[in-house]
Amino acid sequence: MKELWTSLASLMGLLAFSQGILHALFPQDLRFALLKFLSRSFQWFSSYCYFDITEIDGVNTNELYNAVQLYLSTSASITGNRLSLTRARNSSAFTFGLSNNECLIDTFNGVTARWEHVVTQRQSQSYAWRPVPDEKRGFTLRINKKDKSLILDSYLDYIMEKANEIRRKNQDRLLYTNSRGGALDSRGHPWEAVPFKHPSTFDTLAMDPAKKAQIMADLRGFADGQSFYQNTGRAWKRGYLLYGPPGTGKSSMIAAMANFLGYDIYDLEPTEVHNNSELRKLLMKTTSKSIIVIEDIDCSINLTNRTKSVSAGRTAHHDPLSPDLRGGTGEDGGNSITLSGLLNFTDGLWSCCGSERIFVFTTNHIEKLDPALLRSGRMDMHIYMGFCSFLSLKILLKNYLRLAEEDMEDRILKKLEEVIDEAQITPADISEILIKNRRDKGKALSELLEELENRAKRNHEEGAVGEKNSTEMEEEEQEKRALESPNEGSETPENCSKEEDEDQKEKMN
Ligand SMILES: Nc1ncnc2c1ncn2[C@@H]1O[C@H](COP(=O)(O)OP(=O)(O)OP(=O)(O)O)[C@@H](O)[C@H]1O
Ligand SMILES: [Mg+2]
Repeated sequence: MKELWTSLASLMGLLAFSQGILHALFPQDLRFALLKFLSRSFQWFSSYCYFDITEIDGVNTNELYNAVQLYLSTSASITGNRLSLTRARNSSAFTFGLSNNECLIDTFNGVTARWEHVVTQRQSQSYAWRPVPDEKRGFTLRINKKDKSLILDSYLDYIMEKANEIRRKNQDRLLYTNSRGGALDSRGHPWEAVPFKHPSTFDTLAMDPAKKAQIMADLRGFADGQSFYQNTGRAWKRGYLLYGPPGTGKSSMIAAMANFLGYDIYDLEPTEVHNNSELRKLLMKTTSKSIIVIEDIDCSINLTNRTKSVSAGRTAHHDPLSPDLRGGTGEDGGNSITLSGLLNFTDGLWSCCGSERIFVFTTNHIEKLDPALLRSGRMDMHIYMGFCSFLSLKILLKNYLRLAEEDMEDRILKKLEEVIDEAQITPADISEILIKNRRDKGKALSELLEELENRAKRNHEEGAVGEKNSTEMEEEEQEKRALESPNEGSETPENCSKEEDEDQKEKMN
């Protein structure tokens, strides 16, 4: 034992001595080259190979880094020695992770992989063009050289798949906003994220069950359609336009879509975006499997005419052949986004820099939107969210009062059915009445019936004007658009969606 200590001590001494000689004899550059040479020679003879997976790859976030972190968070809880433990604000789960510069061993198909979390302090950069994180983080994967092909062929794919699974199982999706107005955080992200906890699902959404089933099938078809999109050469993205009066469930539908697919939501606030290139950068920083939302698109930006530039709160006229409108950079004095910028955002080459993305726009006034924005390929499915129908009412009664159809008197049901269409009431207004009286079902029903009858009477007295506001309004808007733009707008929204759907279903079968 004593001999072992003696030889160890002499080895350390020798190392220190040679380092001292290196310092004394060679200038710094030569020393560096020599060390590099030694490490290369060591690698040459070593039976291992190493892969560095850095957190930030150039300017982009490295998705693999996040996936590895999540993947290791499940195995780390069992085998790691020192773990970091985090719980994001409002998150429902703890996340384990590897502490700085700690290692752990994972096995895959009998092959051993050693992971090290490498964190180094970044040297201060006085002339950085954007804030950079103080630390440089990454994982180093060490594997046997002979296992290289197995690891590269399947292990990394397995990790990506596992990470997605974990993400879905945790049910912790994120809601991103660009509320910082283009400013980047220390990791170069323009988006700010909070855990997304909206409880709306397709079960709680009050709408015609057939329409609901059609939308769910469309979403499922999209999420499972990787090979379809690949075979047809289409970008793997889909656009939905939700339109209808306030309080009819457009935002609730977006939440239900996200919960159904397990996607994150990027809620884009156009008034915080200063120009087209900023819009493009925001798009580049979104991840796959996400829903990109622009709410109230007609209010936040002016989209009445393609020959107008779109700016936050103001509109400037342009030469129809200006670079903006030909799909150029679209900068407008550096402080506005143009319609062509928005069209490029949804449909241009940049929109394909990720995959499996859904665009959802909402509006209360579809007639104000430019037909170019509405065409299939951009907004593939147009979904009208209207006043509450009898079928929707039954869903709300079940959700809020736990009242099934068979629990209610036929007489009341019949009365409700008679007045609901003419009352032209939104699901939001009905929800209010039901929430207020949720402890007294009888009172809730009588108050609801009274409100419906009053509204129906009022609308009846006002005559045709009232009626025009519901389904007829939808048809009228479609006809108007068809006349305005015979080429692009000739397909009615319903036709658009149906044709697309049939087309898609046919191809998928
Ligand atoms: N179809 C619906 N099914 C279930 N709940 C609904 C529905 N529509 C509205 N609600 C209820 O009304 C509230 C407001 O709905 P929501 O915000 O989804 O409406 P909206 O169409 O997005 O309105 P706006 O056009 O003003 O943005 C929701 O919190 C939800 O509880
Ligand atoms: Mg809304």
